[in-house]
Amino acid sequence: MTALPLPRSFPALPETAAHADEPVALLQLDATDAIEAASAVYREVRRGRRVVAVASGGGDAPARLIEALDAIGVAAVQPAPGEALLPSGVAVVAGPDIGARRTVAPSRVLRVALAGCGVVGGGVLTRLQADPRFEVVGVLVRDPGKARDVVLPPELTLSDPAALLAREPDVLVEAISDASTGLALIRAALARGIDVVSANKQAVGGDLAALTSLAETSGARLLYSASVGGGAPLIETVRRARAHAPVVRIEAVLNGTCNYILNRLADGRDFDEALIGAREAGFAEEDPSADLTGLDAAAKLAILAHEALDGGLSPDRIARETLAAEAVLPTGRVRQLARLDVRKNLAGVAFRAVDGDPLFADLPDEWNALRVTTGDGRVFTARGRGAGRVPTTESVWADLSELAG
Ligand SMILES: NC(=O)c1ccc[n+]([C@@H]2O[C@H](COP(=O)([O-])OP(=O)(O)OC[C@H]3O[C@@H](n4cnc5c(N)ncnc54)[C@H](O)[C@@H]3O)[C@@H](O)[C@H]2O)c1
Ligand SMILES: N[C@@H](CCO)C(=O)O
Repeated sequence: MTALPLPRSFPALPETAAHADEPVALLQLDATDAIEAASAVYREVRRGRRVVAVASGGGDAPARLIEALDAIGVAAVQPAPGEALLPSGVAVVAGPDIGARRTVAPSRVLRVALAGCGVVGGGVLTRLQADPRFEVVGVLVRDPGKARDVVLPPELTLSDPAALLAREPDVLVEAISDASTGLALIRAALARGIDVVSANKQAVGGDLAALTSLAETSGARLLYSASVGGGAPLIETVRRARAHAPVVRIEAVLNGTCNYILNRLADGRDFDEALIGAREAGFAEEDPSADLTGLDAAAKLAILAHEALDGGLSPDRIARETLAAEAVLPTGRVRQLARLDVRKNLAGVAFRAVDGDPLFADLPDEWNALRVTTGDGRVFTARGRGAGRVPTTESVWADLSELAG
């Protein structure tokens, strides 16, 4: 395994090519609750659908929905009257008032154990507390006395992983910053037949084949969409590509922190100031060296490789380069690119110039992007916000909604 060269030429605008035969979902949404309406759109987008959303809830409903989608990282447009709806990924149009929604009591309430209450876990807790389909039975944190930006009831607060699972949840949501504790919890939950939703790529990416097999044995479900790409549906895009034809190549920007820093360096900003910005925004890992040394991207690439091939690509076999204040970077628009070339048996995370690449060159802030090529030459792409509370919570939420049925 070694770091990889980039191809010398880039496919022209693969995003539009990939859209041509994607199915279309037509949604009628009450955008009074723009976050819930955006969730409905997001779930369709991650299934690979183009969406036409008819938004009711006042004249500004389309604008509110588009804003909520932007916070997740889903680009949406409001076409002018007479303009075509379908060429773009998500089109939002104003709809008539559909009246107040009837609240239907859920047929089953899922008991959720939440591990971690930081950037990701805190976002998920707030959504859980507001949704009658779920009951939070416990929240695991390292330091119960720590001040938080979300309301964490004392009777739910635990610091012992065994005590969390003793509360007999139906689902474990694992969003902690410690790989070994996270992995042990996931294993223990799956072994007991408890479904798991994890955002923890270091826990999931170490040996995903073993976790998948454990889940199959116990009949539990293991979902981990947020572990790669934050809110960008990267795992789902690889699965779609693989369902089409064998995957031969993956190229991706998988770390929001590095992308954010590289964009700021390109604007002439100071490295340390950019890193502080990424930490304050909730993009960086608790120990940001995982972002800067490529460990984070390598774990994510290993997960994508599992999705593409089932093959065991261990993160520690992936060549990596480090971003630092003194790092010598290529000239031009630079990205931290993760790349897997199946035919050449190569995998690496390296800094490469991507000028002229329509997928990667203009990738803003913490955004991630993915290009998957299949054996017949078809290209599948995805972009979205790769880190931060709102997009990552949305991704966990979509997994939880799948479990809730
Ligand atoms: N922040 C993001 O944008 C983002 C996006 C996708 C995935 N993730 C992943 O989600 C996980 C959580 O990230 P975060 O940004 O919320 O981190 P965070 O540092 O904000 O929060 C981490 C939480 O984990 C808990 N924790 C850590 N070690 C623990 C232990 N040994 N026992 C019990 N609790 C423990 C802490 O108390 C805290 O509540 C990480 O695995 C991260 O890689 C983060
Ligand atoms: N630290 C990670 C969080 C999202 O996985 C990043 O910056 O991409």
